[in-house]
Parts: sequence; structure tokens; C-alpha cells
Amino acid sequence: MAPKRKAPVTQTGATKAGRTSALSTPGPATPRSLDSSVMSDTEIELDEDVSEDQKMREELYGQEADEFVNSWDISSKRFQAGHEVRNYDSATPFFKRRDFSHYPLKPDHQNRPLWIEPDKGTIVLERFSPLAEQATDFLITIAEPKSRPTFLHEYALTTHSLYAAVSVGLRPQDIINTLDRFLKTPLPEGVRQYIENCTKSYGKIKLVLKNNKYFVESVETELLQMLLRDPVIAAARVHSGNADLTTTYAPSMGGLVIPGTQNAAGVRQANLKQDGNKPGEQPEAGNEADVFAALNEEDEDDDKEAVHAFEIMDTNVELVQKRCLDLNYPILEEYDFRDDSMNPNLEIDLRPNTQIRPYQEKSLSKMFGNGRAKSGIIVLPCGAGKTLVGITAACTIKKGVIVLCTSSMSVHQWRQEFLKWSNINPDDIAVFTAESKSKFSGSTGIIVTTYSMVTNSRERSHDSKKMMDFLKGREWGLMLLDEVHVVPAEVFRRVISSIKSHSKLGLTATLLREDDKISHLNFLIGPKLYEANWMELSQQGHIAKVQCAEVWCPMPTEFYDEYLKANSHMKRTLYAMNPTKFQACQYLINYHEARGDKIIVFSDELYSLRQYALKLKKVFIYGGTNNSERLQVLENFQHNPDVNTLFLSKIGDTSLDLPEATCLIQISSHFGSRRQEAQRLGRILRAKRRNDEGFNAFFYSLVSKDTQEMYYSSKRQAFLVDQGYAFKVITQLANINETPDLAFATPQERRELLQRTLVDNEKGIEQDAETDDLFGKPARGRKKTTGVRRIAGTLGELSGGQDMAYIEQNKAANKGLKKKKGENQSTFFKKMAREKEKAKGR
Ligand SMILES: Nc1ncnc2c1ncn2[C@@H]1O[C@H](COP(=O)(O)OP(=O)(O)OP(=O)(O)O)[C@@H](O)[C@H]1O
Repeated sequence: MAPKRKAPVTQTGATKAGRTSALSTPGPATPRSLDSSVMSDTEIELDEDVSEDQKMREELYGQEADEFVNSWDISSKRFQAGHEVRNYDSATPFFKRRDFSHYPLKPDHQNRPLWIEPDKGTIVLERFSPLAEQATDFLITIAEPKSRPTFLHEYALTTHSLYAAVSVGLRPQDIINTLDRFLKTPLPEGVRQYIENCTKSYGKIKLVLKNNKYFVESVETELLQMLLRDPVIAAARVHSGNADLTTTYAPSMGGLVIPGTQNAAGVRQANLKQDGNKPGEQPEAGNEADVFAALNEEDEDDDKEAVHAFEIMDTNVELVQKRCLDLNYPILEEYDFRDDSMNPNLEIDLRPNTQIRPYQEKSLSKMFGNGRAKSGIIVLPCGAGKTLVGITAACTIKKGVIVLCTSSMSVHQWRQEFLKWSNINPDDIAVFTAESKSKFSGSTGIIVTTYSMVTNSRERSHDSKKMMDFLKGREWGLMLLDEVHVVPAEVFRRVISSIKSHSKLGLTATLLREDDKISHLNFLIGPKLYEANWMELSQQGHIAKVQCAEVWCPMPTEFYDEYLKANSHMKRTLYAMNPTKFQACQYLINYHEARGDKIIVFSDELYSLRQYALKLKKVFIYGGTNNSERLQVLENFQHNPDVNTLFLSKIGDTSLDLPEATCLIQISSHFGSRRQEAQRLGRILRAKRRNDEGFNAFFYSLVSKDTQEMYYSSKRQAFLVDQGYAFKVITQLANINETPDLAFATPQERRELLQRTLVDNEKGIEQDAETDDLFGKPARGRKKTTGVRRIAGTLGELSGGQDMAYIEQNKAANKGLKKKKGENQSTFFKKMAREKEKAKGR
């Protein structure tokens, strides 16, 4: 019989929930020995029968255990991972390669707020630490926030985040020293090297426009010499006859005051500097403030640093930017607007009573950190006031501004906001849309337009062409890019190549895309300069507090049977039309209307949008609703006490400013889109009543149980969960069974609903207009035919037995099916028709 082994009992302070839990590190309450060779008293005592031990571990941990068992150094009873010797205990296999419990802790680690994962550079912040605020400020500058629930925040060091850190004025050594000071363990060598490698070339070379000439600038002459040895860059240089590099001096850092604030824009972050301590050296124990005292000191040497530069041709700017990127020296774009004497100044200032909020100021200070304007992206939650951030940037630069929006409604909103917050002369701000092509009257001004107006080169009218020539023919001080997350990189490329601007500011609430193309924006616009914390803003009352819930709605058997047989389009319709979901929706509407809430119900699926709205006698807007009807519905929703619920298709996901709305119900959505979930939540974050005592907004996602929707739903929530939102799961709505007058209460009604849904959608599912524009031209709803669908049935059923009914399509729907002239033709036939028309005209 094999000798008995001690039971594995270790728990090394790990928690189960959240990504951060995978870091096995001792919790603050249970400090471990600093000596990695000392065995913990809870460690497994190795017995002789290794094969049995191995078998057990294999059973417990599968394949992964093999690797561990193979690297198990029996003689020393220690686990060998690469060149590091680790202690092994029963929890080790749970953490696999992410067990860092052998890392020594600094003696005063309780005072320090950060953990780091040595292999990946993932940083975990203890939000309950007294230094959490300072650490957050620092982390937001150097790393990407990944997840920010209540107690532990997770950040990742990436090349882009380090690039952004350098672009706001941090030096590699500043980053290393400060990070080391905040860490509970010494900074791992790999992370130090990563930071050095990523930052050594970033921020060294700048593109600056001075007196309307482009200069490539650096404090290191050798770097400029190296660039000039490159044939492409050498060819782009403007030869002034002087072979030497021009020497100038760095601009003064302070002095610039962002309008709407009391503080100079020279950000504290830009002044983070080394103090005398060597990396890893401990600050004086017991004095937390000392750790950071040095961070805020002014860098007296900055003003004395000589800057060298050479001039390049205007026409070769993009080429030089690309070439520098290829050479691994990404060029930072900076606009020395205070020294730009060539472009006329714009008379614009914030109105005297305008006070920007602390997070708005923080985000802008990243842009104007050294007295110049850096291009980049600012990420603020929906309703947090991105517009005012853009306007304040324009008031700081005071040069010509071009604003690009996603819809014509946003264009008008931006113009209104400019007039509301600043003293701009109304004649100096013009809009360029399909309906209006006005220009400003003076020598400079502001133009607000849409991405599509600027990039759609086909079939331009004479006026549009003239307007485009006007936009292309001048230099803009600032380009404001709204909702940058929705615009394809190609569109940016076209905008940026056709319109010349000295600085670019991208604004968004959700810098995420399911296609992972977000990184393109880093080099097309600039790095992410700032990202706000949603929870913090809601705690401060800038955005509403929201209770999120996922309501599980079981499907009646007959629906579920059809669901299992259906194709993917029909599946989506069926889980949206689930009668239990309908009842949950009806119940929630009744409940919240009675509480005085204004409710928006979102559905991506047009058929269910209409069916729900008609059955519940509520107003609805979708892609096919015409403009005047949309405005009328919105007006009523805002001001009419009898219209408290509005059904909206996905066209209302963005750009909808309805501060009256306090409750959201989602009955159908776009697969697993995290962005849509966040954008929809954004519709209630701006609730007017957000600062009322005890006010909460509500966000319900209705999900058909045991369908694909459950899977998508958890995917969709990932972004918001990372922002700290908790989704409650509701499996049974209180007293729903006793609620009178619920729709589809009898089996017969439910069967009728099923049959009608199947028959109505037999030909295919109607898709909504592919547009984000709630106020743009209503695009025609497209019919997508998914082929013939056979339903098993009997003659009895066809004659009306068992609730299968012959349903006549309504006339409007039939009309919609009629082909209009030229509609649904192939491009070949359309071209032929056009040519015929032309020939007739000749
Ligand atoms: N500093 C401020 N002082 C007072 N009100 C402000 C301030 N900043 C923003 N607001 C108000 O907050 C509301 C939301 O602002 P805004 O529409 O710019 O948000 P947003 O971030 O662009 O939202 P979305 O992403 O949904 O378009 C507006 O009513 C705006 O007037």
C-alpha cells in the first residue's frame, strides 16, 4: 500500500472572481517570507510514490499538470520554472505559470499599492490603498486600463500606452522609477527592459510647424544625423544652404492657461522626474508622502535644453512620418500654436461662467502638457461632456477648427454647443452638410461637417466641390474628430490626407472595436491621451448611477422547438419574440412608467420592434421613419406626460441626447457587441435627474433563456463589467404571475404569436438601415431573403385548426415589396440604364 500523503491545504490569498485573481500573490494580511527557499508550512510533503502523486495531479489538472510534474525537482522539493526556482504548493497548478508568490516583497509593501505580473507587465492596483489616487494618475498615463471594478484595478503596459506616456512628456527613467516606487515587489528586470525598449525611440523626434514651415525636431543631434542619412528623409529636407542643423531652444513649459480652469497647463505628469533615489531604493519608511514628493518638482533644466531641427517640405510630411515609423522612431506631432504667426487667430473664448470639470481639465492637460498641442484621443463616458472638451481645446488653440461628426444632427448639435459655451461670433461658425454649405465670413473660423461629406467623392454637386476646395486649400489649427471608434481607418486616412491640420483631437466613449482595428487610430490620429473612469464620474454625479440587470426569460416549449430547427436569422427573431420576454418587457414598462420614469426600449430586430410597439401601443422610430415623424416622436417623448415609452432601433444607439430617459430595456441587440452595450447605456447616463437624492437609472437586458442570446449577452457586458458595473441576474420578476392583462397569457395566444412570427418572416428578415444617423436621410429597410422555409403542418392546421392562420400581409408591407424602378438591379444593369439615359440626353 502506498504511504499516506498530506492533504493539499494551501490558499495563498487568491480570490475567485475577476481576471486579477489569477495572480497568485500573498494578500496584504498574510505576508510571506522574503526568502524563496523557505518552504511554507502548508506545502505538500512529498512522499515516495511520485507516480501516484502525479496521477492524482493529472486527474485534477489535466495536461497542464504534466508540465509541472516534469519540472518538479524532487530532490529539492521545489518547482523549477525556466531559470527561476519556485516553491510548489497545492495551489500552484491553479495558477499555472502565473504563480508569483516567490517574488520577494519590499519591507513596507503594505504602504505600496501595486502588484505586477513579471511576464506580461499586467499591473494590479489596490484601490483601497491610501496612495491609490496618485497611483491611478500615474497608471492612467503609462498603461491601458483593462478592468476597474471596486477594489482591484487592472492595467496593462503596452507599446502604445508607453508611447502615449512619452508623448505627454514622461521620460523612460521617470516611468521606471515611479513604477518601482509604487510596486510592492522590486521592478522585474524584464519589465524594466520592456519599458526601456519601447520608450527609447518614442518621443525623441517631433514634427513641429513653425512660421508655417515643417521642422523635424530633436534634442539629440545624432538622431537627426541618422535620419538625414536615410535617402527618403534626406530627399524631403529643405536645404537652406546651411549644412548645419538649425539650433533653437525649447519653448517655455508653463504659462499656458487652459480656458475654464485656474491652472497652467504645464501638467504635473510632464514634470515627473527622477529624484536622487536609485531604482529599487526604498523611500524613507513610514512616510508615504515622501514617495511622491519628488514627483511634482519642477524640472529646472528643461528650459535650458537645446533643440535641433531641420526643415522638410510641406508635401513630404506624410512620407517622412511613415519613414520615421518604419525606422522605429515614431514622430510625435506637436503644434506650437502660440508661435504660429502665419495662420490668423480666431476670436474665441469660453464664456466667463463656463467652468470645466476636473476630469475634463485633466484630459486637456494631457493634450497641452508642454504648452503645445499634441494630437491624440480622449476617452470619456457617454454624457460626460466630450463636446465641451473639444470646444475648450479650440478656445485654447484659437485658430481655424474643423469638426467631423458621424451625422448631420450631430453637426447641428456641435454648432449649437459652440454657440452655447463660447463667445464665437455665429458668422464664424459654419456647417457643411448635404443641405447647407455655408462658409465663415472672416479670414478664419470653424467648419462643422460629417465624415461622409468630406470623404464621399462620388457625385459631388458643384457647391460641394467648391466647399471641398475651400476645406483643402487652407491650414486648420485643430481637427476635432467625434466618435472616432465608429469610423473606419480608411476614412480617417482619406480625411487626414485631404485636409491639412496642425493638430488632431479624437473623442470617443468606447475606444473598442470587435474587429480589433482600434490600434490603427494610434498612428492615424495619435495615442490615447486620457481615459476617464466611469464609476468615479458617476460617484461624483457627473453621470448617472445605473443599476444593470439581466432578466432571464424562459421560452415556451413550442417556441423553443421552432428555435432549435430555425436558421440563424429566424433564431434571432424567435428569441426576440419570446412571449415570456414580451411579458417581462410589458411588466417593466408598467412598473417604471408608474414610478415616473421615461423608458427607451431598444431592439435591433425590426420585426419585433414593430410588433412590441404596436401591441403595447407605444411610439417607435427606426431607419425607415421620416425626419418630421422622428422629430415629432422625440418631442412628445420629451415633453408629453402621456408618452413615456419610446421603442428605438439601433439607429438610436449613438448621438441621441434625451436627458429625460431614465430607464432602458433591451429586447434584441447586435450579437456580442460590447460597444453597442456601452453606447446604449450611455443614453441614460446623462439623465437630468441624476443628482436627485437616491436617484438611479435602470438598464435591463432581456435574454431568452437557453438560447445563443445568453452567450452574446455575457460577451456584451464585458466592457461595462470592466468599468465596474455589476449585472444582477433576475430569474423571476416579482409578482409577474399575478399581474393582470399581460399579453400572451394563454397557450392559444402564444401559439398564434408563434405561427404569425413564422409566417411573417417566412420570406426573410427585414434589416434596419445601416446607419448611426438618427436624423440622416432615412435609408430604405432592406429585405434579406433567406430562402424558402418549409413548415411541417397538416391540412387541418392550414384551415385554421390548431391556431395556424392564413395571414394576409398588410398593404403597406406589400407596397414595400414592390420593386421601384431601378431598385434591386445588379450594378451591371444599373450601369446600362445610366448609359441609356446619357445617350438619350445627347
Ligand atoms: N463642465 C460642464 N459644466 C456643465 N455642464 C456640462 C459640462 N460638461 C458637459 N456638460 C453637460 O453634460 C451633457 C453631456 O455633454 P455631451 O453631450 O458633450 O456629452 P458626450 O460626452 O458628448 O456624450 P455622447 O457620447 O453621448 O455624445 C451636456 O448637457 C453638457 O451641456
